[in-house]
Amino acid sequence: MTAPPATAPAVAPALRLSGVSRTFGATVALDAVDLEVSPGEVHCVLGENGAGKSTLCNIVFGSLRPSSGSVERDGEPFTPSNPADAIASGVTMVHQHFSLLPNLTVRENLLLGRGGVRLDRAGLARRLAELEEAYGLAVDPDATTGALSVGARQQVEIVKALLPRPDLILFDEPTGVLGPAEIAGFLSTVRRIADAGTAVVLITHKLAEVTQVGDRATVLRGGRVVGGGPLSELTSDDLVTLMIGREVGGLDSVLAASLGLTSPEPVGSPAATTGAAAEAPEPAGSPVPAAGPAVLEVRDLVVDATDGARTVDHLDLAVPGGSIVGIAGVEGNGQSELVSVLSGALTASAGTVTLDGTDVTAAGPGPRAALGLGVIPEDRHHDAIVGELTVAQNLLLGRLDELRRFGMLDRRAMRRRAEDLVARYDVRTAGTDAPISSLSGGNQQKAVLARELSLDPLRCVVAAHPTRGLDLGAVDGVVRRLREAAASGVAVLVVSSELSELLALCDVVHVAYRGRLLGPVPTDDPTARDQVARLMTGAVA
Ligand SMILES: Nc1ncnc2c1ncn2[C@@H]1O[C@H](COP(=O)(O)OP(=O)(O)OP(=O)(O)O)[C@@H](O)[C@H]1O
Repeated sequence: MTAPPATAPAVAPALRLSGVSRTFGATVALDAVDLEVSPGEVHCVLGENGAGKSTLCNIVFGSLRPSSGSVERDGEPFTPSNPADAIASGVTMVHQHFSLLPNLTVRENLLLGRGGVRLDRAGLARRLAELEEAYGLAVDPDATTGALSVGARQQVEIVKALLPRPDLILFDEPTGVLGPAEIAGFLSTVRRIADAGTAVVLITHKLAEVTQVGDRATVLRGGRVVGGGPLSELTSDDLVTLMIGREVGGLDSVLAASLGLTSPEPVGSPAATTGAAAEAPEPAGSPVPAAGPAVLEVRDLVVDATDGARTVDHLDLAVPGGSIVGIAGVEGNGQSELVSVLSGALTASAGTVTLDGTDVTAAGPGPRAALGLGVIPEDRHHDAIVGELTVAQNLLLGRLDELRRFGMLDRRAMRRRAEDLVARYDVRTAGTDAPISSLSGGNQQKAVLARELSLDPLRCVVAAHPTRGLDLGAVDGVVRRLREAAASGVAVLVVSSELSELLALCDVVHVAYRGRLLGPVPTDDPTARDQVARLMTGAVA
């Protein structure tokens, strides 16, 4: 599983797919796909939500079998019957969703390794030191995995995929959960992995990542290859046109930002997350935007983690009806905990949360939804859908009482309501009775958005990273709906690590810094980007 010698004659592709198709019932997920990836190449696979990207990776990783066609590795037929088989043959994968067990330590998770890896504690320590040296990937083996930030967990996933020294590694939307600084680090890791001779397949919706790190690209639409080639010969516009099937002129600024096509994000000071040196500064100015009365109000909120660390530190926030308020900041500055408290999933140590003047601090998610609070959590896969239930059940989760007649569930009304949401939010599914787990990752997210934004009444939306993992059309839909909600008087709070997106979407942007909110910065100020960037370092001049 090492790089071929430089003198080797024509090298067989590390991966070759010839005419690979895969159907699920009537759904054609992949349709006669041809694809080649060479050793040392970063091959980006692009396409809309549901285009077949994950299915392709799952076939190569042995989780799925092709319905027809063939897969070769190094010129030999490759038919892994399961992931352990694939790992033993030098193929590993970093999934769209975390595969680590949260209650175990990082070491336990890494030693669990499926197939291929057989390491004892000392061997693991040596290998971790090697990976840190080679790729700058540092993980704390004693940390409890569930207590790690999303970015740190992703780092462990990557380390886990590198442990068996693969010669082909598949990344299925690995940057969806990462902040800008972590994405930059990830891309340089990917380049180093490829430069060491490993073939890399990288799935991403972000064109900036493709142009930055990719050597070649293949674009899928509706399961078919619609184009691609060396990235030296393709522009971002070419790729967008291939992805959506028509030319697009003058992209909306939020769309451009979500594709990573605007100027680079300023990266906050690492000290902001490590809790080093200086005292946390006082929040600058009033945290209340000068708009209508607050629909959502947070006062003097404190959250202490179980290990005693103060993650939210006397935070105040007001979101007026009719406005879109953003929270930017380096991950780990309390924004995730704030969203969890607002959703009712996490109990605050002190402080109050009110919705239209009603104190909901002690209320669970159900009563909050009844008062009109829609929440799109950060980890939608774990916190917002129930994989065993159908699309309809997930779309109507918590609302089944409204659909009872004489105590019985009105199944016809349920189906009608679900079908209406599927159509309005463009959720691509074989039907509302299909298990939600059969939907592509992006379409599962669209279902969560559909449920939360269709609350009646809807008074406030709290959206954490609402465009993550979504394709161009879906981002457009989300942005439109958040704007429509605000225009109809709803208070919208958006937490995101995509500063360009926040600046384009929000009226004002706060910066989360050491458990507090700095700002707000009005986004119509021409220096807004610089002001936010400065606040991200904790400077409040
Ligand atoms: N286990 C399954 N059962 C039924 N249909 C499935 C299953 N897995 C995938 N599909 C369908 O196959 C198609 C391709 O899905 P896939 O997950 O490969 O898309 P994707 O390009 O990775 O999308 P995304 O960007 O949203 O992650 C979709 O229509 C999806 O609903």
